[in-house]
Amino acid sequence: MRLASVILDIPTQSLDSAYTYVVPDEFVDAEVGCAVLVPFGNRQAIGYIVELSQIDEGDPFAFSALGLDPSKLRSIGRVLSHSYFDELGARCAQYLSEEYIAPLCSCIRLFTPPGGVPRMVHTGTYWRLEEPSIGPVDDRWVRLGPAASGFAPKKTAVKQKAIVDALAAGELRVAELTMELGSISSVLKTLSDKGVIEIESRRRMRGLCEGEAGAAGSTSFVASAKPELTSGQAEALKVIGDAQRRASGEVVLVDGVTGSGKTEVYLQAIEDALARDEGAIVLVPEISLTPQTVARFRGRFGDTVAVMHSRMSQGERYDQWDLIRSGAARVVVGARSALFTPMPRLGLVIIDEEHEGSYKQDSSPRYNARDVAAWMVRERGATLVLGSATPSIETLFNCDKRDDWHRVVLAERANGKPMPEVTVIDMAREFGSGHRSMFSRKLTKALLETIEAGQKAVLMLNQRGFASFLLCRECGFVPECPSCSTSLTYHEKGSTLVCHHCGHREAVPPVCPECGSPYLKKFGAGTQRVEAELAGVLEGTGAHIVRMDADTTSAKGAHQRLLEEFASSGAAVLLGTQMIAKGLDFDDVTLVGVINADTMLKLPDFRSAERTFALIEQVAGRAGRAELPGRVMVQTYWADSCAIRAAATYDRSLFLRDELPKRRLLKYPPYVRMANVLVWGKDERAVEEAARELSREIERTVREQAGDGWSVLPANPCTLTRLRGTYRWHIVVKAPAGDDVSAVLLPLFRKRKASKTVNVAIDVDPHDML
Ligand SMILES: Nc1ncnc2c1ncn2[C@@H]1O[C@H](COP(=O)(O)OP(=O)(O)OP(=O)(O)O)[C@@H](O)[C@H]1O
Ligand SMILES: [Zn+2]
Ligand SMILES: [Zn+2]
Repeated sequence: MRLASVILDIPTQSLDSAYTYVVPDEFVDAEVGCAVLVPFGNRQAIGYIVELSQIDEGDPFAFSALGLDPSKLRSIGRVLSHSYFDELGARCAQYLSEEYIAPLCSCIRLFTPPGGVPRMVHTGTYWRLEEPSIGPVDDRWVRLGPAASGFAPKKTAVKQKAIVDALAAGELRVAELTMELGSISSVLKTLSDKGVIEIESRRRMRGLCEGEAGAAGSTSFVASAKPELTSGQAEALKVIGDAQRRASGEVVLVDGVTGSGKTEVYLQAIEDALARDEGAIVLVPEISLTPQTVARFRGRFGDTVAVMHSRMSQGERYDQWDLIRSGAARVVVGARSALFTPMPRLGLVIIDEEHEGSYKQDSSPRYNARDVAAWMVRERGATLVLGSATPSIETLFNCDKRDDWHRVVLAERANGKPMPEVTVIDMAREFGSGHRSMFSRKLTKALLETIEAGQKAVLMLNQRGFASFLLCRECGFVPECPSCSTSLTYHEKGSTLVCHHCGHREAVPPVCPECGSPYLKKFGAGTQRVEAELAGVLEGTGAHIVRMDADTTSAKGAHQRLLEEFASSGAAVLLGTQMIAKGLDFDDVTLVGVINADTMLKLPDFRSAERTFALIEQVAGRAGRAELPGRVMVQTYWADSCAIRAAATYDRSLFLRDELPKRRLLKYPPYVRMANVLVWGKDERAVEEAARELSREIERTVREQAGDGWSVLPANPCTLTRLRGTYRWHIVVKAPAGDDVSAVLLPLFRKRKASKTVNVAIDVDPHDML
């Protein structure tokens, strides 16, 4: 008798283990990864098979050995789909659920086709099975048949003649003909019965943008030539090739400055994988998944490239998913979730800009694609390539400490051009000398020179709008927590400063405690205000300003359009938030300005300095990529801060020498692992009480279950205390770097009863602590 372990598609933590069902003999097509309909209690539920086993019915102990009571075993009612994932996919879902303490069914869903799965829907009185609304779509195509040559339509048969004439030039879709000629179904039938035409149904790949159409879609790509590799690139390929041959799940970091040709390394590594009949998954940050990026991959691999990102419709994503599963697409270029597509014989995973926060999902399951990819390649004997000009400290740390992580350095740009020179502008000094504009004199001068020369400038406004802090405009002082070394958040209400890590509170000082200046101001300006001031600075120059922020890029395709607008205008300034730091590759950008390098630096988050360093390096990398030399200007109130000095001199080791001892001392990653437990709800009191209670529970569990070196910080309000009408508290847990955080905390969260008023979520290895 066949038994199946089934994970139910019901999001309750108490249902977080697999249930065993009998697979009736007639269900020969039941496989791991299939959706099935099963009886559950007094209803029907959908589940996914994660394991199949045989049991010998003749053996009286067989069932009890598995802890099963044969009289209570129920059978699968129906197999609803083909297999969506293999055994390893099933294991990966299990791993995700344990590692990130997330409901199993939410992890399983990562592996199912976008929109293409059956669901149970409650009608109000009973549960009804809904088959997928998204699935493959066919187009009907018509072409001339064998009887076409001798065919002469009657004079009155106008439509018959029109159809035959139209097809003389080649086959057409029925939909196109119908658009031209109106209703033609009966005419088509007549013609096809006579053998004058032939009709065929063919799978249609739903509309991606021009140049983005998938495998079997359009073939409008330009083949790109392979350049001669730089020595760094060749070395990187060799290290990747060696890892691929060993097939033991190793990781290679391509640590290459901006413009060093990392993408070319990826392309050639993929080529090697394809030659061995292995598939490749390439993850890029959502924001850099532009038609240009896709075109670079299509240019080399043509139709075998599938694309996956969240701006595509479900139908489009379904089609791409299906192409991958069928083996027609052997390369996927996609955002985070593309990691879970069913690529047969996966040999290579590439994660570009591996330091990017967007690889961490901010809803359950809160996985980090980089860490999951490392797990996945180990299990599959594949290779993971990470690329960045500013690798995360965790990744650098792993390369340093582990034998199966390798690092290859590309120290120079592929075209041999120097990195642009970076000038740091001390805004406190500017202010002190009476210049009150948010554009320093140097930056203003450089902007005007750039425009006059008919070239382009990129200005970045560092913006994390919500968290505000106090800043002394004369000396740059920002009040910090005495015990956490993160900046204190300013609360208008009560005029207080609060540490959102430990709860430390103090009153807003009347004057700057450092220099006595009364100019202690709340910090932060929006892009619109900067745009207005910029327009004043550029008045009369005729320079075109393109603003790119969350507001101007919300519409579909807006991001792309704005970039094209910038590219096509001559002298122009692109003003934008962090989103412009990545992937821009315009030859005539000769000036990059960072208007405020600081907002990020002073966020109450231990990664602030790391992010600031990375952001300046990345944005500096946008200048002088081609013939014209570039320059970079960084405005800051903390010209002395290590992150900024190090970024300005492209000196990562200087930054790390300053940052790592702090991380070690204050117990932050990579020296410890963290978990952030979020508690939120509409009722402020209930949230606070629940958070305090939970923190006691966690403390007890940690004391009883965990080894040495764990700590649980007291429950505290989050930096974003109120979000969308809810109150938010959190509890920070720290554990020694090698410890299994989830193993200790998992049981506690699994047995927690859901509450109507207060929500609880846990974020293991959090990226954002706000
Ligand atoms: N070996 C090579 N010889 C000449 N040009 C090259 C070579 N490799 C790459 N290039 C070119 O150098 C430019 C930068 O390459 P690429 O975009 O791959 O760099 P990158 O390291 O990914 O940069 P970034 O981190 O800034 O995105 C591209 O125009 C690319 O075509
Ligand atoms: Zn001051
Ligand atoms: Zn503190």
